Amino acid sequence: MATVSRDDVIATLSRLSDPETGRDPVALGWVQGVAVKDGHVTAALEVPPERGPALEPLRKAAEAAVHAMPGVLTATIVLTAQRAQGSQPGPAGQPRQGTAGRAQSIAPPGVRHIIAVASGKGGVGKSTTAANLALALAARGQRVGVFDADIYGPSMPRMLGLAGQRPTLADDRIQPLESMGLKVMSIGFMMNEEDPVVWRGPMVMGALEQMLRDVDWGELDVMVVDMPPGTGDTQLTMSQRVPLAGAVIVSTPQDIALLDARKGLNMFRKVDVPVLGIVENMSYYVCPNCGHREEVFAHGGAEKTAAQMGCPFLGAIPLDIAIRVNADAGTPIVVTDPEGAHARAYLAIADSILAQIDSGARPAAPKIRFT
Ligand SMILES: Nc1ncnc2c1ncn2[C@@H]1O[C@H](COP(=O)(O)OP(=O)(O)OP(=O)(O)O)[C@@H](O)[C@H]1O
Repeated sequence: MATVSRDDVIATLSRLSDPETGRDPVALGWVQGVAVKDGHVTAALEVPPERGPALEPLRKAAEAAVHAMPGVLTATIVLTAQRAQGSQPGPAGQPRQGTAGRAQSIAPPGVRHIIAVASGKGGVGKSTTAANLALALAARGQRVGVFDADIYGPSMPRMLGLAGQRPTLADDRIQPLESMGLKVMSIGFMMNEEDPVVWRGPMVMGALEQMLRDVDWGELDVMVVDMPPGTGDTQLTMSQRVPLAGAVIVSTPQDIALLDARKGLNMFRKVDVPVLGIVENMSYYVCPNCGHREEVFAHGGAEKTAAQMGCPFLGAIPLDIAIRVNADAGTPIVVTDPEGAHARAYLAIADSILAQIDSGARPAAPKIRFT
């Protein structure tokens, strides 16, 4: 099979032209972050913000041209807007503002509350918590969407039983996949789970924007966002460009994980995103044979941290093989054992979150006047 290089991709892109100026996107300095890995090509077109929507045909043409190159298996090209320097966070619940004017929200219009599920470090069970929490919210009668923003390690396709599926287009809009009553979108639907992808800042913003704005999410009460671990470009984009109702921080009880959780929590506070609380995952272990409870990692650290940081403690989820097996098999425990103790723990977390977001500010109801 032919191998493709970065230079080949740039040469292909240079044969396209901007419909307004007739100049090619490479000469215009728009082509950024070209990455080629085992035949998978990703790149960003960093275009002037006011021309963004009008340049969608150019993005599509670029993607088609790269995809047609010998040796290219997949091509993902995203449009990103050049940002003004010195963007400042705005007040909670509002899209943050930039010096060049109001930063445009990239939130889907029909979604009432968007909640980020985040963790300071990887592997603490953030995605497992996000999947079970989404299902618990749905069990409470909410219309729920799951947006997998973990572009570095998307696990929602697997955890929600949708691995290997691809979204379809209807009326030129991407349709989210559906599983267990949830609407689901993930970058994982566009690539193989094992494929490493190198994301540069502008590409992250473009990909998030497309998955939020170009997807037909419809009307939702709550969107649960599975964030990548840590405090990077995704967290920044999501907190500055999406009016988040709040963030849920997942941590294991060990000191080192809690230290990272504090960092994550402080990041959200700095950008005025309310922290809805901390979940302690893998909190303790109950022997399935004798029922003996073992505090494997000095359980209780997250509750203490929550108290110190002045935010709610949402609950403790034990380390249990049934949680792992069901999450990894695409049938989270809230669905497989809805009456069990684990499902009840996730439902209690969902209730606490609903109580917080429902008491939050809502758009004022229209005044009815009788004349
Ligand atoms: N409470 C639990 N009991 C047992 N296993 C769990 C529990 N929570 C998560 N796991 C398992 O731990 C592994 C990591 O979980 P998960 O993928 O949710 O973590 P993550 O924090 O989202 O990781 P990443 O940062 O890689 O996205 C998975 O195999 C999952 O099934």
